[in-house]
Amino acid sequence: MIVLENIRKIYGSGTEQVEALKSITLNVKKGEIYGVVGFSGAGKSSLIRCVNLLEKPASGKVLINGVDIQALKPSELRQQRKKIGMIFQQFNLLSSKTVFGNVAMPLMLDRRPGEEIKKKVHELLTFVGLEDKAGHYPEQLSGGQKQRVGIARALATNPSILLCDEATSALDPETTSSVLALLKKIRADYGITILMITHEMNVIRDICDRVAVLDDGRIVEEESVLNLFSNPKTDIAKNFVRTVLNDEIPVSIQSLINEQNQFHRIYRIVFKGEATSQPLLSTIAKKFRVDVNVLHGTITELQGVPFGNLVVDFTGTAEEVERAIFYIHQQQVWIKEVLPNAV
Ligand SMILES: Nc1ncnc2c1ncn2[C@@H]1O[C@H](COP(=O)(O)OP(=O)(O)OP(=O)(O)O)[C@@H](O)[C@H]1O
Repeated sequence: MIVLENIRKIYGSGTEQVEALKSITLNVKKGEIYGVVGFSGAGKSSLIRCVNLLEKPASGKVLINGVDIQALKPSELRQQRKKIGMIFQQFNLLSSKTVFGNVAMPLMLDRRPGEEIKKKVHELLTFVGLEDKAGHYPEQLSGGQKQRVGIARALATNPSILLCDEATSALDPETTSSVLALLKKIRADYGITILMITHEMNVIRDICDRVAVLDDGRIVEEESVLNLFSNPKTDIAKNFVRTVLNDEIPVSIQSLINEQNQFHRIYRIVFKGEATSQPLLSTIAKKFRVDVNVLHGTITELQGVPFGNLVVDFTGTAEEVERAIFYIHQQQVWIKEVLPNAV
C-alpha cells in the first residue's frame, strides 16, 4: 500500500547539510494502522511528508499502491494526492472559513457540483460528530473539535490513505482518546490505511498495529505493537515503552534483588494474550514447593490483547525453583531472572 524504499532526505548543502532520513525502507499494508515513533529531530515529519511528496527525497522510491509517485506528471500527482488525506498537529484550518467551508474546500478545489458538496460535507460532519457546528468558525471550537474538522476535510476526497502528523499532540488525554477512537472508526468503516507519526507511545499502544522506532533518521526497530511492548530490543525502544508501561522496579524492591540467594530469587514475567487469564502463579505454588510473591507489576491491553508485566519473588530450594521456571517456560510465558544492577 505504502512502500518506502531506501529513502534519503537531505536539507541544505555543503557544510550546512543535514541528512534527516538515512535510507528508510518500510512497507505499510492495506488497512493497517502503522505508527512511527521518535524523539524530536528524529526525522518523523520529514518521513511522513515524503509519502505525499510535500518533501522530495534525495534518493529512493515512494510507491503508493504499486505506483512510483515520483515518476508521475504534475497532473497525475495531483490526482494521486487526492487519495492521500493528511491531518496536522495544529489542525491547519482556515480561520476565515466556517466548519462547512473548511471541509468543503478540497471538493470546491476539485470543482464538484454544489449539491454534491453539501451532501458530502453533511455526511462527513455527521461522521465526525459535528453536524451542529457547520456554521461555526474554527476559533469557536475546542482543540478536539478542530481536529475533527481536520479529519472530515481529509476524508472529503475519499482517500485510501490517511497521514497523521502528530495529530493528537496538542490535545489533552481525554480528547486524544476520542480522536484515536475516531481514527479507529475510519479504518473500520472505510478501510483506510493510516500512517501516523508521534512522539507519544500511548498513541502507539492505543491504536497502532505495527510500529517503527525512528532515531537519527534511521529505523532502529520495527515490530507489531504487542512484540515491541513485550520485548523492546534497543535502548531507545525500551525508553519509549517505559513512558507508558512502567516496568521499572521501585527502589524499595532493589534491596531485595541485591539480597537474592539460592533459596530466594526474583524474576520478571511477561504474559501475553490468553496466558494472562491462566492462574499461573497459584498453579506454581500448588504444583511445586515454592512460595510466590508478586512484588510489582502492571496489566494493560495492547491491540485488544491483555498484557501483563510482573516482578515476582520465588522462595524455595534451588531445584524446586528451577522446576517451576521450567514449567513457566513450557506455558509459553516469557520469564527472566532479575539480577542485581540489571533492572
Ligand atoms: N527545512 C529544513 N531545513 C533544514 N533542516 C531541517 C529542515 N526540516 C527539518 N530539518 C532537520 O532535519 C532533522 C529531522 O527533522 P524532522 O522535523 O523531520 O524531525 P521530527 O522527528 O519530526 O522532529 P519534531 O518532532 O521536533 O518535529 C532535524 O535535524 C531538523 O533540524
